[in-house]
Amino acid sequence: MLENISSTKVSGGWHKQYTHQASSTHCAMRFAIFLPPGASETNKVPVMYWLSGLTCTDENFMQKAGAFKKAAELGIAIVAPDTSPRGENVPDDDNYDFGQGAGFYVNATQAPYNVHYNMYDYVVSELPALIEAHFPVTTKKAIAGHSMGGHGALMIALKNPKQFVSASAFSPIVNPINCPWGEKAFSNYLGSDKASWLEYDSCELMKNAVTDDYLPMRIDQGEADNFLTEQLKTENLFAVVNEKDYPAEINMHAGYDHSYFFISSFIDEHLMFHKKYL
Ligand SMILES: CC(=O)Oc1ccc2c(C)cc(=O)oc2c1
Repeated sequence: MLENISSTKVSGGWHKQYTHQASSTHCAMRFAIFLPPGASETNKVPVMYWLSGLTCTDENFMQKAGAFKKAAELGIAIVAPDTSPRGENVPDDDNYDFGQGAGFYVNATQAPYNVHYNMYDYVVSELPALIEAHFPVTTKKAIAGHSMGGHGALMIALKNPKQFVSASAFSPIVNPINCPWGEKAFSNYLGSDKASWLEYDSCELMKNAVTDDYLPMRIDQGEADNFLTEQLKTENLFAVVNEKDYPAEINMHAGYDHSYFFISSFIDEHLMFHKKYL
């Protein structure tokens, strides 16, 4: 059962927030949807799913990215889920890079996280089914995200290449099995057997991708991003893209950092990129 908690007109369309009881995460989940002008049961529109980064909710992208004007013009709906399960009964951590706000878009296998931290199933299956049942959207889907959400977007597209037409990311964590944020999250959510981490690592997934499953990707990365060297490791994905001749465009930008100032500078290009395939 969907509960509407806000409806705001913007760029001729509507920004709305909802909560619902999710079966994959066993808790109430909140998401936001932007419906462009003219979206209706007789004029269904495609969707770009947006996955946010550490500490974010459904609100950061919608309030800071400046995406509505272009999405309205192109006739694209945007769906932004929360970044983790939340609630008093949901295990948490004192640090910003783990627990609530840091679900890493995996299905946890380790107690106590395995009850609620099933963001992979939520984003891949439960949320799209809900969106397609309740809103005037087609089944055509693109996926995009930032940082931890960029990892989520690329990883989910690589694992589900027939479900998404295209994928894009700002400042993604491309090789979580080889960086401190990923190692902390994966060891707690997935356990100490590193073989189980491989299925959620974009570099590893791309290494094993077959050409029939290639899908168009765009990645934008700021060169003044403080997290680039230690956490994001864009060069590791660049090497796999070259080795596999994968259709991923990687754009490096002088002077830009990890913030939503960077995202808002290039979000129109990402929407236009996805529009070609939607
Ligand atoms: C709203 C905002 O600035 O979001 C934000 C800030 C920092 C980070 C970091 C450091 C990592 C990440 O995955 O997401 C993220 C999002």
